[in-house]
Amino acid sequence: MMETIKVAVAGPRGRMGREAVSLVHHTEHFQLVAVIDRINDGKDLADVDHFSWIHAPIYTDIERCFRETKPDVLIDLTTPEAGKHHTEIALRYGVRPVVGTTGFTPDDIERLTKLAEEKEIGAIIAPNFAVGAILMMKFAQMAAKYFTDVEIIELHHDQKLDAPSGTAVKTAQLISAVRPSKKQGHPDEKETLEGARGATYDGIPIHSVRLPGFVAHQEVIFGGNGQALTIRHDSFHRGSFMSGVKLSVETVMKLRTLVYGLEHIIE
Ligand SMILES: NC(=O)C1=CN([C@@H]2O[C@H](COP(=O)(O)OP(=O)(O)OC[C@H]3O[C@@H](n4cnc5c(N)ncnc54)[C@H](OP(=O)(O)O)[C@@H]3O)[C@@H](O)[C@H]2O)C=CC1
Ligand SMILES: O=C(O)C1=N[C@H](C(=O)O)C[C@H](O)C1
Repeated sequence: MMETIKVAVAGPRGRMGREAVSLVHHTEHFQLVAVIDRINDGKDLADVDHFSWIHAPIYTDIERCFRETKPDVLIDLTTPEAGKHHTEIALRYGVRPVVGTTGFTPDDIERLTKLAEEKEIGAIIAPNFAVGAILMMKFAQMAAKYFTDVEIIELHHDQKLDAPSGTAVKTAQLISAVRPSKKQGHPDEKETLEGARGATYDGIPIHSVRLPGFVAHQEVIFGGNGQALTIRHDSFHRGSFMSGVKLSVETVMKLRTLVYGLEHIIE
């Protein structure tokens, strides 16, 4: 029999948080011990819309939550600011963070990695939990050894706060790890409308589309001599992320360092 893992979820009313609460509730060896929200302090989750059948205390003070409910794992699905704060507090309290929240900078990742190392505690920061997205990133890294010219187009719902997406940044990081740094396009190209060529990460253009009706999608387009290769992934609903969340909660219990990206876990 698997040992029970006590889980707290931050951001339970959000699009992802709702799915994560349901996942924890329905997983036999997970126990939802608390949720961390901006509102409803002291209430039971069952009193909040969408959750009439799931009981857990709601806390707005994360430190009080950790002291009183002692979770093994924190799943964070909030905002970049709240996510960074929650991750740091979790590490300080010996609670293993599983962070889906995006918008962390390389400096944030470095600082949190050091803190996890100092505390000898596992942590996972995963810009994308969908197995198909992890494969897309791995395939893109493979392709970058043969095609040095690449652009990334990420497409998301129009309520997304951060741009570019965490997945697009991670994809660019994986590509830039295997190809020489390069400025793409014509050396004299000029934007006649600012932003026309997108943002760039180590010379890789990233274009962010935000439209109602979309969930989470990305194309990595490589161009070569007389050919193109397009690698595309689509998340049509947020259930696509949940097997990665479950795997992360199980895996983080065995780690003693911070892992940034599920490509290190789904090998
Ligand atoms: N890694 C992955 O696979 C995925 C990652 N994401 C990322 O997850 C994050 C959440 O996305 P999504 O669910 O769509 O966003 P939502 O805006 O739907 O949800 C965010 C929730 O966090 C709450 N919140 C804000 N601040 C705090 C705080 N200090 N304490 C507790 N809760 C807080 C918000 O409450 P309120 O509305 O009242 O402000 C809201 O309910 C984003 O960073 C997104 O990029 C999304 C999908 C997949
Ligand atoms: O905000 C979202 O929705 C998503 N955010 C993550 C990101 O920024 O990459 C993961 C996924 O793309 C959905």
